[in-house]
Amino acid sequence: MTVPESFQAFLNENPDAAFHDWLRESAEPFWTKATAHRFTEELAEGTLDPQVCARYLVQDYAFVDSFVSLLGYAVAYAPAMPQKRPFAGFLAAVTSEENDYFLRSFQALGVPETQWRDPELAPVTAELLSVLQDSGRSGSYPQVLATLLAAEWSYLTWGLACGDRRPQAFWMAEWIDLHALPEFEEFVTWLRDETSRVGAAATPEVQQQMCRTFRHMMQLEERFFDHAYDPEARR
Ligand SMILES: Cc1ncc(CO)c(N)n1
Repeated sequence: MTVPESFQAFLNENPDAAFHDWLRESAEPFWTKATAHRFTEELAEGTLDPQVCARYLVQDYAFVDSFVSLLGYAVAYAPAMPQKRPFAGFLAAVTSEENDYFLRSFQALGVPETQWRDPELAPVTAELLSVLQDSGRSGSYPQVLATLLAAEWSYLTWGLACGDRRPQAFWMAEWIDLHALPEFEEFVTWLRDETSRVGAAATPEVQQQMCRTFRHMMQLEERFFDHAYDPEARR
């Protein structure tokens, strides 16, 4: 089954669909591979190798740094206060609770400060950072939405798939919590609606660009999890 290349054609086939349905379906097989990855399954089961987790968190701390800047751009580009507010609220959570989680985890996992402060970036991390930076600097609210939605909706999806499984170790349990808490779900649901509102009203060219970015992000999300297991892999 192929997904129509334009949102209009997708709507003709699926009259009740939202814009975000088109984004997600167009991002297969990467969407499914990134939201049902071995990494998140081992996280839920508590069988994740601490070294794999440490490698992942070091790269992800670099991701989160650029991600926070992208949220700053979202605050700037959002048309008015009703949109700026949810972005600002989420920005506050990432720079406080989530940042604390990273620092405590680095300590518990024995990651030296030099490593998390100035990490050697994996190729996939470097690519992710450049997508985030390009989106931020694009001046385009739709483009920022597509990038943020790929990152957050995919994380919510695996977070919810963990159900009530929470391993003993806090560096696993709290990483699940951060992506499954009701506040996070509420933010992502809002972000999805906002992206669909803006996307549905955009020109076909902007819709295509959003779709390409969302798919590229999902491709990188899968590779990002892969990297934690096989740091030498180049693709
Ligand atoms: C790579 C990646 N994507 C998405 C998220 C969720 O913010 C994250 N922490 N890391």
